[in-house]
Amino acid sequence: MPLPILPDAEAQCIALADLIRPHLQPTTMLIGIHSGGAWVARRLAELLQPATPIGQLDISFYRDDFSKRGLHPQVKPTRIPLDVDGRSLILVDDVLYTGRTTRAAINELFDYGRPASISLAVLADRGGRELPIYAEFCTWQVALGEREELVLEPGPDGKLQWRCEDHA
Ligand SMILES: O=c1cc[nH]c(=O)[nH]1
Repeated sequence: MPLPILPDAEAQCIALADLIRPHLQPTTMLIGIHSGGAWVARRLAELLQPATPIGQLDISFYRDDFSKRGLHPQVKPTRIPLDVDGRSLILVDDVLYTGRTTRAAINELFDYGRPASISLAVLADRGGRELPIYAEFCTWQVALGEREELVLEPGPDGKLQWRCEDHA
């Protein structure tokens, strides 16, 4: 499969903020999934100026393949700055693929309390779902082969950018 033309990730963050803005309530908390989702959540917070601080999740311990993969050397602390009970949450990730990362994030969030709702915002939906998970806010739908991986990272200028790796 030919590699996709990669969009401007910073422009996508602006488009994602525009999609989220009408749905943002004063108590809504954005929570980024480490690491790409946490970067995107920070950009969204700059753009949306939400009334609440943003959170960050490291879902390493909650993955269903944790026993196979072991602990990633760069586990980051989970920070949920406000009570999640009864609150609307927007989970933020860079790429939605099988849905297993999202499931792990939801499981982790429910260990903190019972949110009123959780929706999902992603820059890219690459298809390939293995679970009934859907991104309400999404800026890019792209079909990729199993061996391809989308990688979001900050460039030398600190701006977010995409790379696509072919693990053939
Ligand atoms: O391509 C992919 C799939 C899952 N997660 C990523 O960051 N990239």
